[in-house]
Amino acid sequence: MPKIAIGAEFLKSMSNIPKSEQKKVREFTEKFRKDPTQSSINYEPINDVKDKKVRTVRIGLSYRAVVIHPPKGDVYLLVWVDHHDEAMRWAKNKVFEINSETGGLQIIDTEIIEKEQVENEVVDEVEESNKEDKQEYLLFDDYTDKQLQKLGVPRLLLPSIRRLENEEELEQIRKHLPDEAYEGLLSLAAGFSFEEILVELGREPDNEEIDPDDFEKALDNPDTKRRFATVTSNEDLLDMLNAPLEKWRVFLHPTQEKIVKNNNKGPVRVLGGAGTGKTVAAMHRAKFLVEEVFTNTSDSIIFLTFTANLAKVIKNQLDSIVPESLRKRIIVTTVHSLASRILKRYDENFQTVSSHEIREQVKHAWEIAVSTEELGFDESFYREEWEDVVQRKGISTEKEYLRAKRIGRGTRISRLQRKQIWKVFEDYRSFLNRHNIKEWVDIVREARMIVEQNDFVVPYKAAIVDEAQDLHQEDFKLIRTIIPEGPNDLFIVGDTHQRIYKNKVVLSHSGINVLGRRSKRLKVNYRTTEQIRKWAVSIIDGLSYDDLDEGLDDQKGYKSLLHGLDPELRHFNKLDDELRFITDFVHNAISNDVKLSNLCLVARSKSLIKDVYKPLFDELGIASTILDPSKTNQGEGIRLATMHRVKGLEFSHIIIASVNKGVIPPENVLKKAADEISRSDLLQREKSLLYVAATRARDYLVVTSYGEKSEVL
Ligand SMILES: Nc1ncnc2c1ncn2[C@@H]1O[C@H](COP(=O)(O)OP(=O)(O)OP(=O)(O)O)[C@@H](O)[C@H]1O
Repeated sequence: MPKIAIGAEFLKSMSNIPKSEQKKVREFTEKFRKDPTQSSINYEPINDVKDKKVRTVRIGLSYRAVVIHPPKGDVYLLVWVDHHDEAMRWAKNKVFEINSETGGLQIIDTEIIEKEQVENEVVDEVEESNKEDKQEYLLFDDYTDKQLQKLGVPRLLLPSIRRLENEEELEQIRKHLPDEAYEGLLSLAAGFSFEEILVELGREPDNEEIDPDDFEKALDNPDTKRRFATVTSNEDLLDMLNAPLEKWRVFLHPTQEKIVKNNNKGPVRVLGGAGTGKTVAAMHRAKFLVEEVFTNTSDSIIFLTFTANLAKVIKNQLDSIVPESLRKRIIVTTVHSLASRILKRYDENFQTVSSHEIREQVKHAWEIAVSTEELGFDESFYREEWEDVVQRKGISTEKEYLRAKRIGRGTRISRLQRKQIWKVFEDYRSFLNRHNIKEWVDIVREARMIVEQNDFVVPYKAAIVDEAQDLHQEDFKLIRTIIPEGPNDLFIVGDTHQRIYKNKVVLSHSGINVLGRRSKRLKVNYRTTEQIRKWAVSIIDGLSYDDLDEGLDDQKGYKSLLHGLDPELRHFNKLDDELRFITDFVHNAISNDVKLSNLCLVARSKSLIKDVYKPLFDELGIASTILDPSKTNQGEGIRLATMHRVKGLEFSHIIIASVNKGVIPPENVLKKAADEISRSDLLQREKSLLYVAATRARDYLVVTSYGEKSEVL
């Protein structure tokens, strides 16, 4: 059977033609997949094309698909579809070539070469008469052609790259470059060494001999897989055609591909800044595991998140990439609901601190417990001590507490004070026990104990964990217990820059040992423009972030391949002025045909959303909807959400409003911080919160404040 591959550009071009024609393309593609050699498919060469491999085939009366059928190997590539004249125009200057250094199949737009030739003839004449003005040093002078090709530069574009003087010029020809070439050159221009970039791109310094005519082999190359997918079944094909613009479903970055498809001896940790495709990699990993590793029909794996919102998003997205027969073997849930399910088998009636009523009771219990003490610490000190020392370390006796290390706590206490403090904790614990109320940490710990005592057999072969930065040490202990160490056991993704809850973990303390080679990083931002990414990173600049273990993480080498406008930062004297600005911004977006559901206004608190911004849009008669965690379909209108709620989501336009002093961090929370260390931890979390909110924007970011600006800005 001939091999059929579909290009990302084919899918994109298909989505741009009328619906009635798309239907015909679909029918043609199915026929093509069955047998591209059947006599009813007529391949016509085009006169006057750069690449003699290019053919077109008729679809209906006026549309044409562009097909490549190389002389060697039995391969057919669908590369573009369009109205006859447009298809001819598109194909005229394209060359389809295997890069002799990377082995990746590239589509090269030679139009730029011709344009440059004409321009250069003029420039050469001017330069000849003006020799001393010529820039002596060009951007890539230090590298050989072979090195540039090894980074992904197509042979034909070498002269264009050689002429570049600075990064702005690189940016200008960006659209003519294959992604891998742009990525490599951007890193070179940013000062990374050639060798560092090869490691980053996962390329061997010396590759095996590459046959520039072997297109069949080239289809297996990771660079090719960024833009071509081999079709293996009709189901596969229909999946691609049904969501042609969702590239992530089919085309992975080589780093993602490598992480997803690797066979690992033990746990893997994947770090990466916002928008670098961690969740996409995690979902493809789940698919890979059920498809190729745990293939028994009784094998299942569990995909764990911190928030229920994200679990919902992942469930839907997995439905679209995993065939139905395999999909049921991937269970998606939160760590909390997994733990509570285990515990409920033994105790049906416990309550959690999630309802307002219980929260009030717990608050009251703390007040009572603390009121009996006379050490002079306020309530927030006890609560922090409870969360950061007792609950984090799973301490249950006075003896353990007396011995516990209190690393990171700002207030020193004596042994005697510890004894007195423990009495408060005992009172609080006995209140919880009397009412059968459990904190989430307790639920997770007790669930683990049940599993440890072999009272509950967990049926999962492997776990995938997203939002790892927000999970508690106890959560990881439970995960380790339900999935014992073994090949392909755990796949953990997270970004500590996005840690917005207090749960700092060290994986090895939960028995999860990620050795050096099983620690991976994703660095290419697929979501936001470079301008938005840079601004968001500037918010957290200078702060220290861990790597979920005992090392540190940083934002070195991260980049976005998308470019756009700088974020707009606006400060006003009064709320009214801010509201007027937001109104104009939204009206402007509407008049530019931006769909309301692509706009999201984010603020720090629920009350700002409910009492200030929702009424604003109601008054203006513009539909708006407060994002509801319990609903999958949020209806029409501008999205309104808190900073916590937008985690994991994305929108084309984001407005972050009321970034004022006293609002972020909230004044009442800041006041309660027990000491300087808690205050600075809180500030770091609030900065992360702004980082999370800002990196939800794909194209436009607006940040407004009034009165006095927040210190996080
Ligand atoms: N290989 C890919 N091709 C095209 N788009 C991709 C690819 N990988 C990820 N994306 C897109 O990039 C965006 C961010 O991806 P994803 O949500 O997986 O990133 P993340 O690292 O989990 O983000 P965050 O931590 O900020 O929530 C999404 O729109 C996703 O569809």
